[in-house]
Amino acid sequence: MRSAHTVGIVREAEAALMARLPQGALMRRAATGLAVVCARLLPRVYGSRVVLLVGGGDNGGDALYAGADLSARGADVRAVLAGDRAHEGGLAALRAAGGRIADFQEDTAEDTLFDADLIVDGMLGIGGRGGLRAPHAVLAGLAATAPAPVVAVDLPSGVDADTGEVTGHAVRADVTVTFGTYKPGLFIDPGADRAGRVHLVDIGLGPELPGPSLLSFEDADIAPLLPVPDAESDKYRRGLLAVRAGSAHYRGAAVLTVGGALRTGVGMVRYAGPSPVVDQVLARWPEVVADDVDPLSSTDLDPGRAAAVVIGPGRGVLPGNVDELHVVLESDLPVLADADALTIIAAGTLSDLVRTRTAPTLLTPHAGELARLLDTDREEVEARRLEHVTRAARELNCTVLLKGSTTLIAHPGSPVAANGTGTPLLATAGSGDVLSGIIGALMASGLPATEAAVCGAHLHGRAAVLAHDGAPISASDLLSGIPRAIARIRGHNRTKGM
Ligand SMILES: NC(=O)C1=CN([C@@H]2O[C@H](COP(=O)(O)OP(=O)(O)OC[C@H]3O[C@@H](n4cnc5c(N)ncnc54)[C@H](O)[C@@H]3O)[C@@H](O)[C@H]2O)[C@@H](O)CC1
Ligand SMILES: [K+]
Repeated sequence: MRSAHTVGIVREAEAALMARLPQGALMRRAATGLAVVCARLLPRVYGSRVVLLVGGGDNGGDALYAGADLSARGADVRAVLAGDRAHEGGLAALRAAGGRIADFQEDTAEDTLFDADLIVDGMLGIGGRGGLRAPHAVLAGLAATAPAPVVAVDLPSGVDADTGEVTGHAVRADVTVTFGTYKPGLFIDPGADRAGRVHLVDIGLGPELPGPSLLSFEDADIAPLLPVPDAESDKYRRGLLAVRAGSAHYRGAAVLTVGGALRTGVGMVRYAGPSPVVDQVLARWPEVVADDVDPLSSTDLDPGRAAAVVIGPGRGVLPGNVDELHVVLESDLPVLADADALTIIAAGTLSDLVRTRTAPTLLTPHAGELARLLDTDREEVEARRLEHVTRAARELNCTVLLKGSTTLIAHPGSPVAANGTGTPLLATAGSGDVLSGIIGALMASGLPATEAAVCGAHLHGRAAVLAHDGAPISASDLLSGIPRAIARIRGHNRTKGM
């Protein structure tokens, strides 16, 4: 598990640590770690051409000291100064080690960057605010087109450390070397996409840091959470998931939600819906117990011995659907509400019920649905996803999973989790229905809503990567990837444990 902390927390922790250390010690630690990673990226250090892009703050200082280390090992190091000032100690160190230093010049910058074997982005770190201005923006553009790999110092310049937002230009790094703790923006797109592979350099900050602001999970963290049926498990003890998805108009939503649950592994899926949908679900998944009920007219909505309920995908927003959702939310069962159920909640009638339920509740909106839940615009949510998912969890007093290129999971009072798996190909019709089924199965197996959401999002992304094999995928293909993803993740855990 990788923990990230916001800039405010990092600054406080650094101040506390610096007070106990000789001046400059932290920067030396950071720069040494950075130089080690840079050296690994070069076929050999001696004779390699390293170009440092140096901003006016301490991020530039890190780059200059690391450059001095590389220069002392025989690299040809050139610093391009992007700010109107630069870290004095770093400049002196690089000069003393034989490096060359020049101010940014529009007509020579391109040749300098295109001749490099390695480019080090030390323009802006956690002190960066807003979009890159010239000449930073020009250098970021040249670094993106130059053939050499780009190493970002602490974070890619132009990425907001706390949110991953990019306004205008930002550096695109192959590797980011970050110091002391991860920054949230390294795990949230578009920042995550700009950061490439991220290395953490330990500068001794750990004891000064409070609990994380954001978490990112890896296979090894997910494996122990996945439910393992034992010899004693019967179908009820393994969990019965009630699925309330699909309608005469959207039959596929039922098939995909049920499929996501079955492929993940659950004691039993009990489907309830209109008879043409029941027929279709049974034709594809004969192992399902299906009840022929028309949610638009039936009053018998008892979810039976269910351990959890998934409601909403393709279900409809008619008065009968509102009644069905009402009954489900009034139950004491864990509930996952998606799609049409979110539209009903956003309309206001049932949001108080969501807020006051004592059983676990998970909402799984995309940006548009979250915007409706919060009465704001989709663009606002897209621009500041972390802020909005946190606000929704707090205001609706439940777990909220915001889908998108980085899926975020928030629960009141807990650090947000950023999902790191997946592929852009997941943005396909029905993919969300499969996700609801996966998470529903995990909730029915007894995982708390937040853990089920974190595990489910991870599995869903892994399944997509395994299923696509270089070609576009449909939501049905995704289903076949789920058991393979579970096997991979479990396998990883076994290797780790040996
Ligand atoms: N504080 C510490 O103890 C440590 C800090 N370290 C490094 O120091 C960095 C933070 O240093 P600073 O606080 O000096 O901040 P930065 O080096 O990130 O940048 C600050 C400078 O950039 C300018 N700037 C901000 N936004 C800009 C924009 N959009 N376009 C152009 N210029 C812009 C500011 O005017 C300021 O001069 C960290 O990211 C890390 O790399 C490390 O050396 C480890 C120890
Ligand atoms: K940087």
